[in-house]
Amino acid sequence: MKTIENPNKDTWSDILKRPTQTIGDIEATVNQIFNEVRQEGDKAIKDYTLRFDGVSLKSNVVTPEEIQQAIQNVPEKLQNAIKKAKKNIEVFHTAQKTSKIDVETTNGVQCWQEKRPIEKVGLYIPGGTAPLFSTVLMLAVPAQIAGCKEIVLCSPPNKEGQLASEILFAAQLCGVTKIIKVGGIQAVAGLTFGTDTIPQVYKIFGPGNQYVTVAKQLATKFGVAIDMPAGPSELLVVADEEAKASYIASDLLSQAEHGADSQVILVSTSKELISSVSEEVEKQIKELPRQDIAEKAIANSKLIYIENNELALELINQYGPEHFIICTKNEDFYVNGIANAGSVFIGNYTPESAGDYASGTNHTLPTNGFSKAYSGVNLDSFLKSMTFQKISKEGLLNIGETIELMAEAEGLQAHKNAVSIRLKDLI
Ligand SMILES: NC(=O)c1ccc[n+]([C@@H]2O[C@H](COP(=O)([O-])OP(=O)(O)OC[C@H]3O[C@@H](n4cnc5c(N)ncnc54)[C@H](O)[C@@H]3O)[C@@H](O)[C@H]2O)c1
Ligand SMILES: N[C@H](CO)Cc1c[nH]c[nH+]1
Ligand SMILES: [Zn+2]
Repeated sequence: MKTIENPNKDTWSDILKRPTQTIGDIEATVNQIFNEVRQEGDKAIKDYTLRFDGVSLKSNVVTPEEIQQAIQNVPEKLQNAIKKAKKNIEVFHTAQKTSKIDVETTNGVQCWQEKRPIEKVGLYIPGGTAPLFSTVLMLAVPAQIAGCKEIVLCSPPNKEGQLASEILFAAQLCGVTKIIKVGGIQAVAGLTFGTDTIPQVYKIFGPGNQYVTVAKQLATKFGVAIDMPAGPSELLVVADEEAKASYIASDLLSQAEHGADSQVILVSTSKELISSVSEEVEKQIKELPRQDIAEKAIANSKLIYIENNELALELINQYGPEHFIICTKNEDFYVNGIANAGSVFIGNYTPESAGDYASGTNHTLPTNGFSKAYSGVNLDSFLKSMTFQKISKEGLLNIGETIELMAEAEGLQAHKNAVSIRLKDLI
């Protein structure tokens, strides 16, 4: 891994660049696929599934028989692990429910806010290099708690034209209403425009590679909402001499194995730790089945020595990692100071993969610096806040003149009239 020592601030943005392509690089492909899916519907979906996933499907809708078979295929031990993870995710996301806010802003003027589920949601489950069935739990569990009516799941088929049994098992466990075998840009297009087999939805959720992420961002032009840009995985670890090099290396590799365009970074105030982590990465990577992928990601990754914690924190906040691990003596300094991160993991016994699977937090998180402005998926992502108001006669007498004066000043006579016509009856 590349080591950088005390980089000058002018060089930070260069050092912290992500290895992914930009919207500009992928936009033309997205536009073409969107146009074709919009015009030709399922025919275009079928053609692109053949082109990108190498399989020609008679039907892309998962049948009840396929789901039953999938349940048989998943070993009991794994079924129980999935159920245990689901329970923790449920507990954490149920706790995110908020109560109705109800206030009288002026005598006779009652205002309240309540949340309502988004009725139709689309969940994207990555499946290009590994079928991420854990993502089904991360998206379908909060969708179900929120009360979404139509929960459509899309994921790319394998070469046999199937979805992994674990994806189907998790989907039926969490109340998904329709499952479609389609991935990549074409899946996002299907959910945005709707086809004969893919329902059009109001909001698209889920992580994916850079093609999926850019497609989601561009889909918003057509009126569909998205959770956030959740692209290639990232991890930044801050650690000092107290940290254990083998643990840190294992965490870095856990995110490096996601994809060649993943990025992992170690920031440390200890040169000794940096060199031990580097050695450990070399050692551990050789044992990984996905060594090839991890090696490519490691080539994009950095070990950064910074001599003081204040500067290190500034650099971390400039980067805004998706995942942030803190393994330092003074963990409170980083816990309190972190302004931009998707999810934070604290201490030697909190591997990032705990959040990926089973601690209860959500693993669908903003990448590419979007943690500066976006939250990761949570219960509220599946809800809309609606406001209500009820004004009594007394209330209108109390605020009527205020409205009239403001409407008149904005030059909107009809707005004023809607109050005046009522006030006349009351005075
Ligand atoms: N940020 C998060 O919350 C989060 C969570 C989990 C996974 N991830 C990321 O999700 C990604 C999963 O990627 P994946 O590739 O394994 O699965 P994927 O399902 O995201 O993408 C596979 C699809 O990409 C499309 N595709 C591939 N090459 C293409 C090309 N050249 N042009 C157009 N389309 C193309 C194909 O349609 C294919 O079906 C990884 O990058 C991982 O890091 C992120
Ligand atoms: N680390 C990924 C989020 O960036 C989520 C995931 C799913 N499975 C394993 N990991
Ligand atoms: Zn992961």
